[in-house]
Amino acid sequence: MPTTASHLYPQASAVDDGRLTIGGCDAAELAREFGTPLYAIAEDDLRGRAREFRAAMGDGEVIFASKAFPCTAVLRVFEEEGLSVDVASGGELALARKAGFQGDRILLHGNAKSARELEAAADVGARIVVDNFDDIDKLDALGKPAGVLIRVTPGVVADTHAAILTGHAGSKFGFSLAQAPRAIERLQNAAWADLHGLHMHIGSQLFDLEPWRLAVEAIATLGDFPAYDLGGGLAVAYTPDRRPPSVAEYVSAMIASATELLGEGKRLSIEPGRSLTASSGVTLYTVESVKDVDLPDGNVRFVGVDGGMSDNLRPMLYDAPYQADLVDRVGATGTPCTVVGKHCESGDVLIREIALHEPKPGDVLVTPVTGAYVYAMANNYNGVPRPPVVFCKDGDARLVVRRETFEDLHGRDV
Ligand SMILES: Cc1ncc(COP(=O)(O)O)c(C=O)c1O
Ligand SMILES: N[C@@H](CCCC[NH3+])C(=O)O
Repeated sequence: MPTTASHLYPQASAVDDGRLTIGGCDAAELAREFGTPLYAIAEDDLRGRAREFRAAMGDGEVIFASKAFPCTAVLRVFEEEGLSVDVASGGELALARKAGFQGDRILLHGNAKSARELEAAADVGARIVVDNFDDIDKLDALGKPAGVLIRVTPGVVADTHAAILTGHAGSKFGFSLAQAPRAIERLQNAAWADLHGLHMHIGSQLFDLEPWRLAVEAIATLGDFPAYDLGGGLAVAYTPDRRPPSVAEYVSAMIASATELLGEGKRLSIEPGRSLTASSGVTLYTVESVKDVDLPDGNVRFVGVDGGMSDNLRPMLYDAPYQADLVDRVGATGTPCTVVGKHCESGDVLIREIALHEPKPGDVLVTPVTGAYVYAMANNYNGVPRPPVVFCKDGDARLVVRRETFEDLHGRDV
């Protein structure tokens, strides 16, 4: 009898006699058909998550932070589901446009926007999140009408990795509480600007709801505005022991803080990235080598796969934990292994310790919860082409991003 896979896998997945399927597609077959490494995405999970956020937000706006998965096909799904989109560069703006987003359903972010990026956003009628006085100078010079929000650094410290903390005093993002009044005054007096309100984003992969409340309290001191964008940041579980707030718990806490501290009837937005896409994606690898190393304190079994820090930088950047299974032996008892990548760095370790059942070369290994900031940060270290993205739905697998080729690598030489 098919069973539901561990809750780390997409909802649209199952395990039948130890074999994993994603969106009705057999994982081993996907690896055979498309090669590995491969990003496999359960399309129904993307849509389900978007609907869950929209239902929880009611009249409020759900803006997808496209940096989490900057891929036209993913953006198109969210466009169809009625979300807005946040872009942090001219490139992300181009992806969002290609996916069908128009006008003020697009928000431009960035702490170092170029005049060209600002103009491109104004030309398509996107809202602009103003981060610093240089943004204002550039927009003054441009003189094109634009809806704007002001990003404020509320000065709260949330509990997450230092590299993805953004709302503390000393963050490179936004205006401090002391600078914000001057920015507000300048934008209220700029003929081209339609000031909607304030924006904050205190960090990413956050489990605790309290810092958001403190941040809303801080920005409430800056005056009364029609619109507030409270940013993203909801955590996801990368390992079975973690329990982040549900979408409903998170959204109701945000709405409650906003209603109490900012007043009734505000236009509220949130900007989830990770929590919209992470759990819809898995990465498939082929095991290329299995090596036992005897050390004074015990044996280490290295399982070397055909990818690593080029397709998932998160373990190296943030010590991010991941789980893994062999796709045809899910749930089988195993012995401790260290899953390493193929790159020329000792730190290229995907998983420090995970039990795998008799891994051998040719096995297909899967890491769940790789739908956010994984494809997004893929790179060509060691001349490794970036993997393809395949959407899986009702047993059909659809290639939405092709694998890079060696020719693509040559293409960078002029
Ligand atoms: C301005 C802004 N909004 C939204 C997000 C999305 O955050 P998350 O993926 O944690 O939901 C980010 C990234 O942290 C961000 O910088
Ligand atoms: N890249 C980070 C998240 C960055 C958040 C962007 N502001 C991660 O993988 O966790």
